[in-house]
Amino acid sequence: MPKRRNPVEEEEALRISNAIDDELKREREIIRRRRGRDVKVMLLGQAESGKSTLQKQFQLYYSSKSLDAERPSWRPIVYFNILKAIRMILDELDYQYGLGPSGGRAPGDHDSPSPSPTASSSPAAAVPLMPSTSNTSGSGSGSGSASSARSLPHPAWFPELALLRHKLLPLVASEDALAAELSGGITVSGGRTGVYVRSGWQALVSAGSGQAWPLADDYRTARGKGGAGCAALENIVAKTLAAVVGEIETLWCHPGVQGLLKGNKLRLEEYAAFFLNHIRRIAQPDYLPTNEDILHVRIQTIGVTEHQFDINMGGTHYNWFLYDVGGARGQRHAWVPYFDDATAIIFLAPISAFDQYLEEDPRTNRIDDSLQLFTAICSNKLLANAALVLMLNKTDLLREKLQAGIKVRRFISSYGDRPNEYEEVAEYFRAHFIQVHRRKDISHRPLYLHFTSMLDIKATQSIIINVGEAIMRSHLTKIGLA
Ligand SMILES: Nc1nc2c(ncn2[C@@H]2O[C@H](COP(=O)(O)OP(=O)(O)OP(=O)(O)O)[C@@H](O)[C@H]2O)c(=O)[nH]1
Ligand SMILES: [Mg+2]
Repeated sequence: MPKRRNPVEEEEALRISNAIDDELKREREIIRRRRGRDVKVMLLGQAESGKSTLQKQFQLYYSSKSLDAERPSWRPIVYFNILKAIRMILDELDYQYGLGPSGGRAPGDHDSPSPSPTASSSPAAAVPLMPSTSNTSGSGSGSGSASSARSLPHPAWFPELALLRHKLLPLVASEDALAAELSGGITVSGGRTGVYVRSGWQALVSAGSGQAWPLADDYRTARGKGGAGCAALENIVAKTLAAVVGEIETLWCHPGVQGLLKGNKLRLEEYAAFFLNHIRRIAQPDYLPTNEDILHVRIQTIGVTEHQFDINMGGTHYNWFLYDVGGARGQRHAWVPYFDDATAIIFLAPISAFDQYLEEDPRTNRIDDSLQLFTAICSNKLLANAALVLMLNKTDLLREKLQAGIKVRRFISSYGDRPNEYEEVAEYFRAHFIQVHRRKDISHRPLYLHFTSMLDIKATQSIIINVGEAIMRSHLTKIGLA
């Protein structure tokens, strides 16, 4: 027979049991709050949509000291971007004016089947956008594009440009070596020289850069030494750049080059004009990249890179994990393992890209690809609980293209006869994305939408604050702490 407790013992047992319950509740609450402190945000979107640029803006706002520490490691990347731009100009001059060693073609003779080295591929006809918001369909044969302009070479240009080419070749010769050092031996199939980064690339690039740089006589000795090799190459490139800065300026301002640019025969990457306009500052021996330089740099992300920030909101500290992913088609499979515990998705769509096609699939219009990708994100079950932010990016470039007379309907037939003005075009693209969200969003969550120009520091920082608050509100509501 179990011994019966007297009333005093009963009371004591009840008191202990209640205390244990209270303690368990308190611990559960602490765990819930601790879990609530981790905020995981994924930056998604096609290649070159501006994901890494947004990550840098976050870093600038929430962790500017870490950006300061990284500043020297951005220098060789700036150099690499400049070398690539100059090489692209020289390649196009070879093609257009026959400056190459073989003599090339006669100036203006474009009958050869070989494509221009810098021209982007364009499809035979304009495409309608998915999903179409209207039945209006344009002819796809828009006129007035900048590409109709012609550059007529002056005879004096040939010796001038040939001499510039000759002087700049030693600088351009280091492009491949620099790309290999910066990428740490990673090569990605398809496309010419590129720089690709994984998590922690800064350490690779800056190893040894705090020491006196070893000076090498040529690139061969500088290569293959890890961070020290990179620093040696960087040193050589810096000196060569300083020696030919006048030639670079002359080349960049030359009417032969500017004419090709205006006629859309020479298509450079988006950062090129910025760096070439600032070449004298960048060629200084004590050059250190500014925030603006770092935001303009183009460096392709491979896989997924994690960035952590401590963000104080309303007196509470949150650990923000920002996942910056590679956006090219071959990279997208790597996103999925991060989906199921994502707090929020920030999706970037560059709306200036209406006249561009995917590098990995030259038949696919970039806006169309963004819409397809956004559809997949909205309808993905693993992401059903994540807050959704959409940034329609590169609005500055969109304005520039429209002002230069590039017609949207020439590339997107469903644009029809609408005015080729910024307000109308931006609204047209916004309506398409909103329609995807309305039709495909699996959890009918709110969509936080912003038009962005990611190189504008002041405007982007106020958007970051705004987006951060929206994400936190949604997060705290979901975990029951709002
Ligand atoms: N003019 C302009 N350029 C931008 C804007 N946003 C990004 N860029 C530039 O576009 C280029 C590509 O940007 P990234 O941030 O590297 O693109 P990404 O989405 O990270 O690309 P992947 O890593 O290949 O997926 C860089 O040279 C940026 O400086 C913008 O709003 N306006
Ligand atoms: Mg990137």
